[in-house]
Amino acid sequence: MKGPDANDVAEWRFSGSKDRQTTYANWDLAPGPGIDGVLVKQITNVLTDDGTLTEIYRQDWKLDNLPVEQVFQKIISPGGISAWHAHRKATDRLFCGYGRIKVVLYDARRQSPTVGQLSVHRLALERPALLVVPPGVWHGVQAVSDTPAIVVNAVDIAYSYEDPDHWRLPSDAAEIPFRFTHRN
Ligand SMILES: Cc1cn([C@H]2C[C@H](O)[C@@H](COP(=O)(O)OP(=O)(O)O[C@H]3O[C@H](C)C(=O)[C@H](O)[C@H]3O)O2)c(=O)[nH]c1=O
Repeated sequence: MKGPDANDVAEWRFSGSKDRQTTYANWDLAPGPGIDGVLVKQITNVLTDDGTLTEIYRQDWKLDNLPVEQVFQKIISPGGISAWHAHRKATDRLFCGYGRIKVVLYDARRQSPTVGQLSVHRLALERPALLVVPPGVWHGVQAVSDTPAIVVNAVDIAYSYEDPDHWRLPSDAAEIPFRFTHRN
C-alpha cells in the first residue's frame, strides 16, 4: 500500500490555484473565458531591412461589419491607468503601437450571455494584436511598460465634440471586480 505522497495536492496544507492553458504549442493564445462580442486578432509583423511593418486593421479580416470613422492615439505614461470607460454606441478597436498595455474588460450588459464576466488582455509592441471592444463593455487600460505606451483606437463612430459617447467610472469603482496595481 502506498503511503502519503508529498506531491499530492490533497496532502498540501494549501494548494493555491492551478494554471489553466494559456497558449497552444504554436504560441497562439488559448482564449480564456471570453466576453460576448469581444474579438482578438493576433497580427504578425513583417520584417523589413529598416525595421518592421505592422498592419493594424483590415475590413477583409471580417472582424465586424462596421466602418472606421476615425483613428486616434492615446499615449499613456509608464504605469498610467486610464479607467474605466464605456460607450453606448461606439465600438473601440484597440492596438498597442509602442510599449505594453494591460486591457481589462468587464461585461455589464444586462442582456449579454456573459454579463458579469471579466477578461484581461495584454497588447504590446512585441506581440501585435487588435482588440475589438463592443459598446456596453467597460474597459480600463494600464501602461505596464517602463516606457510610455501608445494605444491606437480605430473607432466605428467618430468622437462627437458636442455630445461624447463616453461613460466613466473611477478606476477603483466598486461595481467592477478588478483593481489595477498602482506603480510608483
Ligand atoms: C477621443 C477624442 C477625445 N478628444 C478630447 C476630449 C478630451 O478633452 C481629451 C481626452 O479624451 P478622452 O477624455 O476621451 O480620453 P480618455 O479618457 O483617455 O479615453 C480615451 O482613451 C481610452 C483608453 C479609451 O478607451 C477611450 O475610448 C478614449 O476616448 O481629448 C478629442 O478632441 N478628440 C477625440 O477623438
